[in-house]
Amino acid sequence: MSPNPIQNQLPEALSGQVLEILAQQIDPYLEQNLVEAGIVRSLDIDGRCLKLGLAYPYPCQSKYRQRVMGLTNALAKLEAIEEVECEIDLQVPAITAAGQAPQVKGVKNIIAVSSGKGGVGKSTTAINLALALAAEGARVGVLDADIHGPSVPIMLGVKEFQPVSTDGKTMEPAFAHGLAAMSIGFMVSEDQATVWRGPMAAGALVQLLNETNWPDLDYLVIDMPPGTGDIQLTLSQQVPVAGAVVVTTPQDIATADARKGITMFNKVNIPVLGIVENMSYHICSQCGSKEHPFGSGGGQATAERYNVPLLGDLPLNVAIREAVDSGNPTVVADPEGELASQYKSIARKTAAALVTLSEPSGLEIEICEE
Ligand SMILES: Nc1ncnc2c1ncn2[C@@H]1O[C@H](COP(=O)(O)OP(=O)(O)OP(=O)(O)O)[C@@H](O)[C@H]1O
Repeated sequence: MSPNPIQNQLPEALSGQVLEILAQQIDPYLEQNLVEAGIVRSLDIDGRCLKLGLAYPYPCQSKYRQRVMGLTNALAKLEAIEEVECEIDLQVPAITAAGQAPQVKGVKNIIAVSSGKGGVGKSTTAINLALALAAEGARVGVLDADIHGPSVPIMLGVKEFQPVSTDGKTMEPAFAHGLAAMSIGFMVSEDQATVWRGPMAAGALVQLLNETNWPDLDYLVIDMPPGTGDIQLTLSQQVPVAGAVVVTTPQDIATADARKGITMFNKVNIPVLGIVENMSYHICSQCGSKEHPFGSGGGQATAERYNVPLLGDLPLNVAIREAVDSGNPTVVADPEGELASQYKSIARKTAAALVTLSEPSGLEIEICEE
């Protein structure tokens, strides 16, 4: 990604000093300095007040304060500067998906959340990831494509929602907790949907995606059906997915399934942004110690083996279940809590991983079929 030009109104000598300091500030998620990452957009001075314009390519609102303080401390070392006035914007780039599937109107980036098997907490993670991206400042939608158990209507508290069409062509999504949401569960009963075979189910889901009147979105999170069968493969080919997040639990059997998930995405050239290990540990309510009832290290080992990041590990915690099952997921139920902070960290890592995907690696990879 070539950095955006900086609107620089500083006198030359001061400009050199300021840019040198900014070039020493490393963004922890992009692992680049603020100048080369294109985050610094404008520089000006009014008396001894430096006016700094930043634009982040991934949502990280909860970190703004800390970052501005760090920058102010670093820049205040310069004699010419007494204070720093910082304006921060979020400008999420649209990452071009690898396949042939046409882009979805209004949607910049599609993130697929998948799991090799059911019951690992994929939907819970997808919803909280979407809410965490929104809490960090992004415009976010959710498509519930989990044909075997659409849970988004319950998880967002919009079980009774019935989509209507105002133009006779597209359907209006539901809006809940700041997210735009569409679910296969709004359209058909569970019994109807579960008998659909692969291509038919995938076709219905693609139609649902394209015939929803999404508002302008930075991210659309798709809660994929669990597993790596026909539906998942067809969906991955027919939807312009920019990147995938694979959810697993620590048990061997779940991580083996997660590996199948990664292999499937590799096959259809969808980059895996990382792994989330759910129900990774349990904090003992008596003594506060961290216990690993399902073993430990499975997500990490899978991440290392496939050279993808471990985006985070979440505890087995009754508060997560109660919140999501009551239509008020953790990130909105307790926005300042430790669990919400973990989901936000996963959201920042996921979104930043998408940004780094768009940068040329400098490596040319040739794939030979032998
Ligand atoms: N970290 C967690 N701690 C406690 N309960 C959790 C956690 N994650 C998910 N759950 C609970 O586990 C159950 C299954 O979660 P969820 O529906 O998200 O799984 P899933 O992988 O999407 O399943 P499926 O794909 O079969 O629909 C839900 O009741 C949910 O509230």
